[in-house]
Amino acid sequence: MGAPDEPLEERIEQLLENDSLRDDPLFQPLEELWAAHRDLARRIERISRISDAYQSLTKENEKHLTKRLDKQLRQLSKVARISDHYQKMMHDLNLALREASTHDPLTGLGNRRLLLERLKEETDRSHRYARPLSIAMLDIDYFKRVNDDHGHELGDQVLMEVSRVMDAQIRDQDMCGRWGGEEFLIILPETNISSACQVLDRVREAIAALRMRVGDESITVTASIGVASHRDADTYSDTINQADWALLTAKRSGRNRLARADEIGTD
Ligand SMILES: Nc1nc2c(ncn2[C@@H]2O[C@H](COP(=O)(O)OP(=O)(O)OP(=O)(O)O)[C@@H](O)[C@H]2O)c(=O)[nH]1
Repeated sequence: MGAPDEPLEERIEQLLENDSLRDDPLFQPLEELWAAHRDLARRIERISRISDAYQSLTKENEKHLTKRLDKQLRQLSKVARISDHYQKMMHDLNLALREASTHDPLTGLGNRRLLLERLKEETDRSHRYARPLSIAMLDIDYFKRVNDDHGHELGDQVLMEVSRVMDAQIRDQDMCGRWGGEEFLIILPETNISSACQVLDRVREAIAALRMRVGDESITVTASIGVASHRDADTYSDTINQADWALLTAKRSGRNRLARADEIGTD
């Protein structure tokens, strides 16, 4: 028989191994109790193994899910970055398209489309608030000769220089643009015809003072200008026609001059 300080399980096993105790009436129930205890212990052990396995599986799943979530988040932020990049590209492209469709590539000035937009705005404003508005047409004199004598490239350079000078001479609220070929339109809002004449004479003089180098020589050009004051009953096309008519008069009177539509009549 086991000593009382030995673990209970060992003491019971020793009892059950002792054949001389078999006839004891407690032997049989003890053996059954022991078998039931062993069976219960095995079951508990199996359940705790399953529980451990389940726990580690859950942990594994959690890890896997976190990894997948992290990956998806990284992909999402990459997609967001690409989308931001494309949005910026689209914005820049739209700006470039707007610039290309409204500006003359040679001179950088607004083209006929931009001039027409501004003409509509300014004539509307002039009608609504009864404000003065002057419109001028400027044409480089004998420009065909510049091209013929010095080549198209120098002709282009003259167009660029004249544009630069013209743009520098007018005020911030004014606008000059390329109407076509060697013809330019100048819009002067809030300006009556006599004030417009002062600005335009300055432009004409600045163009005549330009010197463009051709080899060792330099050439000069002049411009003729026709100006008209916008009238309430007219459309901007009417005013442009009057400025055009005045321009023709300036050309016919010898060029390098400014003519006012109100001083020559339109018939
Ligand atoms: N270099 C260059 N020439 C241009 C351009 N656009 C138009 N021209 C030229 O401008 C010239 C205009 O000539 P014309 O209309 O006969 O008039 P002009 O010689 O200026 O004579 P006036 O206007 O009567 O003083 C033509 O030779 C066109 O080829 C351009 O973008 N570059």
